[in-house]
Amino acid sequence: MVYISKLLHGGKPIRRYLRNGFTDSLRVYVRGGTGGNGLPKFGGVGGQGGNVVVVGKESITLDDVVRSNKSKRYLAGNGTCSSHNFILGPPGESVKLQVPVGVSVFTDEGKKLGEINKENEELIIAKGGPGGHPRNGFLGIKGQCYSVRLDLKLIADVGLVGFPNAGKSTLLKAISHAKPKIANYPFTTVRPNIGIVTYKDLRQISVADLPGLIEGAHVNRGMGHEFLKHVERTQLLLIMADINGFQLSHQYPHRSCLDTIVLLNKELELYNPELLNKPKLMVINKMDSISGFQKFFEIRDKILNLGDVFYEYPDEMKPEKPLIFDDVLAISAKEGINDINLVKEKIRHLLDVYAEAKKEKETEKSEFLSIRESLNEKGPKLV
Ligand SMILES: Nc1nc2c(ncn2[C@@H]2O[C@H](COP(=O)(O)OP(=O)(O)OP(=O)(O)O)[C@@H](O)[C@H]2O)c(=O)[nH]1
Ligand SMILES: [Mg+2]
Repeated sequence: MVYISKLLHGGKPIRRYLRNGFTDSLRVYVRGGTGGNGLPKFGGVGGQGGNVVVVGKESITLDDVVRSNKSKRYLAGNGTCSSHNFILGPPGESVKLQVPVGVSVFTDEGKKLGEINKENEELIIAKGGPGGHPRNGFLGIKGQCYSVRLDLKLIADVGLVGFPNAGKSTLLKAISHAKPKIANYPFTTVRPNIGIVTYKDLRQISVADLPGLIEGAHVNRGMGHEFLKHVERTQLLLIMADINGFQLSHQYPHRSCLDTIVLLNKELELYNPELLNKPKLMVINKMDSISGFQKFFEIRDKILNLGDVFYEYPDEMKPEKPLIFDDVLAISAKEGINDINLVKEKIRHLLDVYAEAKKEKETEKSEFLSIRESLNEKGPKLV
């Protein structure tokens, strides 16, 4: 079974949280062990306290972490005191906390302790205290203790980003077996949904549908930027806009389709400018609406040269750098069966093209390194 799922997902098993939904943040208490006391009479040194270590596991979710230890407390063992029998006290036992790959660990003050990106990767999050020795008066020292936040970022292939009501969940439902909630009001989706798109050759691609983003998300309007963390590790951004634009309510201005794209550009950039460098597919939805295509042809070229329209916007809406799309599609997620197939094929095509380009770049780099190595062996050192 594991072998089959490996084959389907380009050699990598699909992470369980991609299938089963997930908790994406969890607070736990961690405490490193106290060092054992030294033995002044013999100059004996106490054992070091054990550490609390997080270990990456592809096959688990944060819900599994909760289930495996409901108290959410992880206490490492204390070091043993130095004694006549053990002049060097044995160290305390370390505690290993298995977490899903993709977890970052933060203190309550927001300091990042590190992240886990690979299977079996380890990170010490609470160090045990040193044992007692002559320089600390032979008294063992307490280990680090605090609460930490385990923050999971999705590692889906594609991230769906757009204003609320654009039809992101409708598209996810159409291309995968996911059953997200769909409704004609903003913020229907309140937490990410994952769908797996399966192709005829059984290749599978994971797509994350995120809660809608509105202007001012960077100052926590709407659902805020909170969910954009989940697109940081996706390989492709699928940006979706409603051809009819968006209006949050009557108190707010109506934004045209082009406005929403410029505003998304601004919000993505404010969250993390590096997101702009990812491959991007622009999908304009609800083409079945009245004059849909006419509206689309009026803005198509502007979408492809987004930077050229920035001058029309006030400074607070203007992004620094324009989004450059790999392609722009006009679809009806609700009505267009052919459109859905087109989106599926385009996603696959872009992921393949970029994966190939990445591979070529890596090969070039390793060839360059091996040439440099052989030159270094023969002649004067190159740096
Ligand atoms: N006419 C038309 N309506 C659509 C289309 N796609 C989606 N809708 C409708 O638009 C509304 C919003 O769709 P959702 O899929 O919930 O939108 P969303 O982008 O997920 O919205 P949030 O979860 O709030 O961010 C629903 O009433 C859908 O039926 C389309 O292609 N044409
Ligand atoms: Mg939705």
